[in-house]
Order: sequence, then C-alpha cells, then structure tokens
Amino acid sequence: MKIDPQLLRLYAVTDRGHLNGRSLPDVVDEILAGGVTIVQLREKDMLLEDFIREALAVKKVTDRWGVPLIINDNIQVCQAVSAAGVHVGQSDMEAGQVRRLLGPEKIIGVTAKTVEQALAAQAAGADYLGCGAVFGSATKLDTKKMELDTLDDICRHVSIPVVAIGGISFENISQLSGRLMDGVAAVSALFSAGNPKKAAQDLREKIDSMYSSAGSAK
Ligand SMILES: Cc1ncc(COP(=O)(O)OP(=O)(O)O)c(N)n1
Ligand SMILES: Cc1ncsc1CCOP(=O)(O)O
Repeated sequence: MKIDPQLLRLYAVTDRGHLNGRSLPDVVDEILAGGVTIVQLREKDMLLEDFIREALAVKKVTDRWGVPLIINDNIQVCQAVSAAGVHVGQSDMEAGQVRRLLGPEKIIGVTAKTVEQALAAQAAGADYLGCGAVFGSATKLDTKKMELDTLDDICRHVSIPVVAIGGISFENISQLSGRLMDGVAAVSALFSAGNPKKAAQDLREKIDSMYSSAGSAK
C-alpha cells in the first residue's frame, strides 16, 4: 500500500470561501499545528497561473510540516508544483488515465459513492478513496448524502484506505466511532473556525480516541 492509512486520519480540504480575510497559507499553517495529517488544495474557479501560485504558497507550508499536499482535480497544477498527488471525482478524469499521466509514484485519491465505483477506482490504481457526504454538506451542495452502512460496505470491499467526508464536525464526529473508514476529511469544521488550530486539535483528539478504542479499520 502506497499511502499509510494513518496519513488520512485528519484530512483538510481547503476552501477560500471560509477565510474571512485570513490568508490560506496562514490558516493551513494553523491547522497543521493542530494536527491535520494531509491537505488537499481545492479550487473550483481559478485561472491556472493563480492556482499554481497558490499551490506553491500552500506547499511551502505543507513541506515545512512534512505533510503531503494533494491537488483537487488538476494534474497540471500537481505536476507544476511537485505536489504529492491528485484527488479526482466520478465526473473528472478517470483514475486509470490519471495514473497513466502521473506515473506510479504520485498519490491518487478518488471519490466513490458505491461499492462498484470503489472497486473500479482501486483497480484503476487509486491509492485511497473519499466517500460521502456522510452528514450532507453545506460546502458542496451538489453532493448526495451517503448512508454510514454504505461507507462501511465500501471499506469492507477494498484494501486501499478510505476517508469519510461531508458535514463532519466536532459535534457529530463521534457518530463515526466504530465505522470502518481510516480517517475523516473536513472543510468548514477547519476553515470556518475562529481558531483553526484549536479546531484541528479538538477534532484530532476525538479521532485519536476513536481509533485507540476501535483499533485499526482494516
Ligand atoms: C477526500 C475527498 N473526498 C471526496 C472529495 C470530493 O471530490 P469530487 O467528487 O471530485 O468533488 P469536488 O471536490 O471536485 O467538488 C474530495 N474533494 N476530497
Ligand atoms: C468536497 C466534498 N465532497 C463531498 S462533501 C464535500 C465538502 C465537505 O465540506 P464540509 O466538511 O464543509 O461539509
């Protein structure tokens, strides 16, 4: 397995919409100080050169913490900044094609909403899966809620690690206790927090206690 499942424990997905005047690299620095284990730069509406400039600034921070930076959807940006990998969804470039373009070393994450999609992504060379939205999401409105039993079903069918995403907060994260995913991904719980470092610390504490009582997911 290319990616240590523990790297996915607390997966931060960025959203500049939540920054309230703060700079993205600064907030990323704070959440990394709080215990985030991997960062995905997610930009839906940015010119390539701006995306690359931002990715370089964020990568400076993630490199300082020794944490991988994943780029949402954009292979060109991943290659331009030597990011650790790319995350793609079901309506983005197909995972096998991403693997052919990026080669064997880069991390490829794929969104899977069904066991069939999960198995296809794994067969195509995905290194981890993102599954949700487990609690819905106000950040991504074009996503459907995923039942927690579907999340577990996907985890049982694949050997690559799985991260749950969608509406996960300090208040509801305990509902994931005993579920089979390897980690949780969050946007608003980290990026809209008044104190992002504390938000990450609090989530990380809950996650660590979930895994110390439940043991490893697989
Ligand atoms: C870790 C993780 N899981 C799922 C997603 C969703 O990806 P996708 O389906 O491509 O949707 P967008 O993020 O592109 O809106 C993700 N980004 N990260
Ligand atoms: C990118 C993505 N994919 C499924 S839900 C989601 C957004 C999660 O954001 P939040 O943690 O704020 O609900």
